[in-house]
Amino acid sequence: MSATPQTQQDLDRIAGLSYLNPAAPEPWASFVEQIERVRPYLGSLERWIETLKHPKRTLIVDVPIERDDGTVAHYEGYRVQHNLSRGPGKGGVRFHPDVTLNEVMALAGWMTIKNAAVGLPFGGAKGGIRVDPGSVSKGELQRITRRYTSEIGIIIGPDKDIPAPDVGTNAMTMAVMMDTFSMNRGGTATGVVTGKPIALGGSLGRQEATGRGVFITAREAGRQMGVPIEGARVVVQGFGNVGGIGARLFHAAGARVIAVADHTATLVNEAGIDIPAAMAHAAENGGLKGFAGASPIDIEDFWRLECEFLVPAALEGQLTVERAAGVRARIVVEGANGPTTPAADDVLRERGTLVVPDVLANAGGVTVSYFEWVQDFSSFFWTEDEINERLERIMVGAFSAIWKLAQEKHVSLRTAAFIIACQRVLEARAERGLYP
Ligand SMILES: NC(=O)C1=CN([C@@H]2O[C@H](COP(=O)(O)OP(=O)(O)OC[C@H]3O[C@@H](n4cnc5c(N)ncnc54)[C@H](O)[C@@H]3O)[C@@H](O)[C@H]2O)C=CC1
Ligand SMILES: O=C(O)CCC(=O)C(=O)O
Repeated sequence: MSATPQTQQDLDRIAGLSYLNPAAPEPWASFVEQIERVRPYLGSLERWIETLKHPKRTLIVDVPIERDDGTVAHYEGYRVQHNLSRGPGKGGVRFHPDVTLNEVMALAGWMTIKNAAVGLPFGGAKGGIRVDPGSVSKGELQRITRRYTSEIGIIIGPDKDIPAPDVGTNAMTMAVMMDTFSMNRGGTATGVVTGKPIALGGSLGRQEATGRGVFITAREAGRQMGVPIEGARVVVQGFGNVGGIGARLFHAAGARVIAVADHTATLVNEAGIDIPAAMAHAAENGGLKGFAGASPIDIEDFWRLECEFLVPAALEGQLTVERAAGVRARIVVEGANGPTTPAADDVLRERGTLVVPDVLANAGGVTVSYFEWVQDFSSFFWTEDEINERLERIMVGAFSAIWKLAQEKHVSLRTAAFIIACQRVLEARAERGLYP
């Protein structure tokens, strides 16, 4: 039997071993720092702030599959339910070779804040598998997805935790997850995941929703700053679901997308890139590499391009202090989760660059996921116009509340969004009380 820790030294040693170690690496450390920044604004709710630094439930699963060549491979998977105070967990599933528990914890935390900031009745969750989906066959990927779903099946469900697509996953992944969960349960459960194909209870507008939300919040920020979309120069990092569709909407609204980047290429064309052509090229070739309508540019020069809107829509930690110091954008609109470190946030603020934070800018996806979940429960489906109108209303309303608070308190939009969200989450937490 192990002894009860007695000394500060014991306690420090144990804290150092914990996955909540305050010296934990990025991006969880960034999330914790963002939470700390709202402490002075929480009043009596401050008593509960530690809740947000302790994910409620953290599941690590082994995902073994038989590969096509008959060998057995093991992948590490995660599902983290960061907070469930306001409703079931909600958040995507990432398939990427760099996925770690630390990353999934941070992504789950940002989901808690995002869902509360825009007023959705969900807690925050996220999942992932450390796998490069491009390195396995279609059959292997399906076996990985099925085994992962079965392993996390003990904690997900339409009223418990509802996954959705994120980096490296899509509607097909969700179809396989829905089918596996339903088979294990012995009854079709469309509401267990969102972002599904339409034929399986998916929602019109979900695929476009995150990019659409990025565009709406950029437009609103532009209105406040006197920067119209029409004629604006736009730079977009990440050319997948969020960056690609976001770029297309900017392009369609008369903006000039002058640079785009993905994991295969970083390209510039000051005259404006033909975004539909670039998207067609990326779809056909697995990336932007080889697209003839723009020229390669060094990634560090990419961040320094003069523009009105800079949209990081790839991965976390891209806008570092060093890069932020060279940014020449009027407005940064975070399509990705966690693209700007807290220290880089400060640099951008000092330089007068407005940052529309991820927990607001990319909330369009989870908002339409909420619509999908509601439609699945009622088995009554809405038109695309109804969905886009409701999305517009929620995004504009959330932007305006966050903008107003930021002006009142003289804080960044990120801190204002976190204040609103933390108040909602911690008020729910306090109302629920402690058990026993
Ligand atoms: N799909 C969704 O509905 C939502 C996604 N997000 C966030 O948006 C970001 C992008 O997600 P998706 O577009 O869904 O993923 P995706 O898998 O569709 O696309 C990811 C894109 O990022 C690019 N990329 C990856 N590593 C890169 C690197 N080192 N440098 C430049 N580009 C790189 C890829 O080439 C690809 O174009 C992630 O941070 C995700 O968490 C946020 C809200 C919702
Ligand atoms: O649609 C959802 O449920 C979650 C999307 C997501 O993972 C995100 O907003 O980061």
